[in-house]
Amino acid sequence: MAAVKTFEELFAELREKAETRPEGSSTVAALERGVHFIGKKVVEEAAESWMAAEHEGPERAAEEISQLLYQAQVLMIATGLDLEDVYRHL
Ligand SMILES: N=c1c2ncn([C@@H]3O[C@H](COP(=O)(O)OP(=O)(O)OP(=O)(O)O)[C@@H](O)[C@H]3O)c2ncn1[C@@H]1O[C@H](COP(=O)(O)O)[C@@H](O)[C@H]1O
Repeated sequence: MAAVKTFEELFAELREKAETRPEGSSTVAALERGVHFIGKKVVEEAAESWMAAEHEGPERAAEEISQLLYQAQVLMIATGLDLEDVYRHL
């Protein structure tokens, strides 16, 4: 099975992008647009996850949920939150 990226690994990668600001990073572009833009992406991916789960099957749902998790992480970084700040509420 191909190597998979975990939630924690993705967060570490995104935080590094936020610090180093490499050219061509879609994460950096989203951070530059700000919380309002990122918040809308979270809502969009949440809706697409719901629709995929209800109408398009598990494979498509997995794809959309992965994007929802990504956008949630970008929102956390834009808000200055660490994983522990969120985990504390689980
Ligand atoms: N997992 C993701 C990821 N998921 C979604 N996205 C971005 O989120 C945006 C989604 O916006 P859109 O809604 O326009 O996407 P879409 O094409 O309409 O897709 P659908 O939702 O309609 O299926 C796109 O710009 C995607 O590139 C992601 N961008 C980056 N990552 C990972 O984040 C890491 C850093 O990426 P960069 O910052 O681009 O270097 C890498 O590991 C990437 O694989």
